[in-house]
Amino acid sequence: MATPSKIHFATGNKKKLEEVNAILAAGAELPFEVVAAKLDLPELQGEPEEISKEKCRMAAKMVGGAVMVEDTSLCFNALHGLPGPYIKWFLEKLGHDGLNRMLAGFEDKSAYAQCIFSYTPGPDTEPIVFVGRTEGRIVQARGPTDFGWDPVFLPDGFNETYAEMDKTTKNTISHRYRSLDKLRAYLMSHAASK
Ligand SMILES: O=c1[nH]c(=O)c2ncn([C@@H]3O[C@H](COP(=O)(O)OP(=O)(O)OP(=O)(O)O)[C@@H](O)[C@H]3O)c2[nH]1
Ligand SMILES: [Mg+2]
Repeated sequence: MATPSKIHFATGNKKKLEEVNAILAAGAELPFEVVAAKLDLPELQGEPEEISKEKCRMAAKMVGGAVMVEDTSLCFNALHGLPGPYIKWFLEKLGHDGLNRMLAGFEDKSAYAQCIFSYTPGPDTEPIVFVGRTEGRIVQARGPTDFGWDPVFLPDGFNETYAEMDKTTKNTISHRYRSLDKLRAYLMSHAASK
């Protein structure tokens, strides 16, 4: 289906919205407008791609139009991908230090940040999923603490954690950038072939 002129980004997270706007603003001009929809959606459980699709279906029903949603996981390799989509609660209950301590018994501190965007042009269409991943490792917290687990994630190839690096750098290598870039390409190509 052709890309509509207005897409709702359903999220309750202000920092995500800021980054999404910055990433989209840094690219070519868009043939569609992204508007924020602050919906109170349940935190579903299951496999990340299924969680994301279901969240997208629910949001599309609520707004009655085109929707994109985003879910972020932080996956520790030593723990076979956990906390994954449950990172929100692990962070809330354990803090940055607790996340480090979860890996105390393991030599392998590697982790990846994963972002999944799901998009649907409307409530009657099956959502499409776009996955982006950034590999790194878990370190003692460094840098500003205004966004989630940014201070404990050191992306591969960098000496600064997500929190320490400037926003422009994070927004060109992040899990969020990588999945949003795929969604943007999809939307642009469908807008062109209208
Ligand atoms: O340091 C961070 N750098 C990031 O780039 C990032 N992206 C998400 N998060 C946090 O990870 C959990 C994901 O849960 P989540 O995807 O369900 O988000 P959310 O519930 O806050 O928003 P939403 O579901 O309404 O969109 C939440 O605790 C988010 O604050 C991040 N932390
Ligand atoms: Mg959420």
